[in-house]
Amino acid sequence: MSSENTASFHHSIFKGENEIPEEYKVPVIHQRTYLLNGELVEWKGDVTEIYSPVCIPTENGLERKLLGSIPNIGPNEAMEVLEACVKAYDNGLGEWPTMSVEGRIKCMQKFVYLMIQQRDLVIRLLMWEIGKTLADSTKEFDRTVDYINQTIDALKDLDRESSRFQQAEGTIAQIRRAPLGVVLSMGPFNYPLNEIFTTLIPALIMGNTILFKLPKHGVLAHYPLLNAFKEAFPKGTVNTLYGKGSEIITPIMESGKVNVLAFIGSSKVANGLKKLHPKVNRLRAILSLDAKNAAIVTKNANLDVAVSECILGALSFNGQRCTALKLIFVQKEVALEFTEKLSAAVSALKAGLPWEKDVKVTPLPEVNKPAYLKECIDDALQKGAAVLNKDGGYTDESFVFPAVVYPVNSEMKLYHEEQFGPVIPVVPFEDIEEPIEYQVNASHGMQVSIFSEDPYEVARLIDPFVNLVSRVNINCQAQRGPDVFPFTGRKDSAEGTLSVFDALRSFSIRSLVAAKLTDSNKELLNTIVREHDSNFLSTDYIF
Ligand SMILES: O=C[C@H](O)COP(=O)(O)O
Repeated sequence: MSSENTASFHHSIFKGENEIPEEYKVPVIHQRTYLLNGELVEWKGDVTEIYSPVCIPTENGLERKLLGSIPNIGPNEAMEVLEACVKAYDNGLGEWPTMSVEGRIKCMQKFVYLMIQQRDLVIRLLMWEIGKTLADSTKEFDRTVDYINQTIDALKDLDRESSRFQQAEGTIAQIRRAPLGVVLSMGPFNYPLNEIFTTLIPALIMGNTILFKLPKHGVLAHYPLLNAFKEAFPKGTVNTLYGKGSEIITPIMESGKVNVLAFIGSSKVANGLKKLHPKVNRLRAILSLDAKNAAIVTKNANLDVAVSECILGALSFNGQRCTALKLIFVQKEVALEFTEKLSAAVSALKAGLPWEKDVKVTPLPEVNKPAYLKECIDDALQKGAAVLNKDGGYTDESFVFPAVVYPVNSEMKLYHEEQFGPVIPVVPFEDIEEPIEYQVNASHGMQVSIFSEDPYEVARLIDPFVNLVSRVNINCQAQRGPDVFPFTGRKDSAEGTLSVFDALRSFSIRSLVAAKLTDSNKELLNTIVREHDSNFLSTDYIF
């Protein structure tokens, strides 16, 4: 961090509202509507104020800037929202679950068209609400649009595949994909648009109806899209919830009317939600949860590659990613050289406001996060570690400059807890069995990154880790993308699998149409396939 902002990040960086370029300003949004049964219903009750992680220096110290407010709906209204979803699904007989694949795709295309009209405002709101840089906010929006378009193409393929007849033991069957019912979709603040849409969009396009609980940070970024949901889909298909999770989600889960829980967040919350359902065996859960992904830098690594990838992996969006690298093991022979290079590179990162050029370090939306990270760093310092980089761990109201902490060991919080923030704990190791042991004992198992130029060493490490996590990265950071690749995890890290293709399967059930293999049945089924409402069939799929 440059010397000018060591005294106080916000006091020196934030020069005043008048200094903010016009194109990055946002209006204050006092949202007073929620989407219920195809209508934007007026809310006159309690509201929750939404603040930015970007603080304004005032006479009383730093204050988070007020961005607007949202409805704080109560349990009764939440149950109305649930009932709208249940009614629109209508035991699978509603307009949406019975609509043709082609019809559902047309609605989704209309949604994408309307969504793109809001691109600029959504990107600006992401920067202000969650402190994501301009480059990353833009990427999040565009990646989400790409994801929806890829989902549409994948559904066409799936529809062709499900229309194909299979024969076995004198029986012919068409294995269709059918919806599951009411999906409760809840996601995190770090990708309020992208992560939520990676469950909501496939769930929706498969014919389910959606109950959509907006995250606390990133909620206003969805405001410009409410109308697109209203205009693009039949009434009751998508309904929104705003308010305190404990008050509104508890009765919804206890009603037993949610068929699928699509949740991205902590495993503790996910387990609590599942337990509320009276018939948990009837609940499908698609979950993406805890992860403390390790990097392993061996003595055979290219250290420059390892440093740049570890910085990307550990500090993109200030380390607030489930896929972030949250613990780095380095072999003792190269530990000094690696930590020196890492500290120098981290110290050179530019801190600033999200829209500023080349900025990589920005304020954090979670109010308690700076204090929590300080506590983790202090715990490590008391137990013998040091912060290696200049300004590492510097904190103000909503800002923490990244800290490289070394040497970390298993006695320290930073070894076990998912810090979800800009702190890089580095653990020296002698024997390669040590990082393997870490992963064996961990309660999670999402990703690992191995850094080594020795193919025999890499091959020896791939085998155990493939069985311990769900993705092994070689000489690169951990990440979810490309979105066509499966995204899942072991132990407390996930349940079910997401990806453009997998998500369509996760939010549907295979439902057979079967008949005896006779000439008359062949004729009958050929006619049905020809008359099938999908436009994506080709005659290859007919006998
Ligand atoms: O927070 C978890 C996200 O799915 C991470 O996605 P990403 O690896 O593309 O940043």
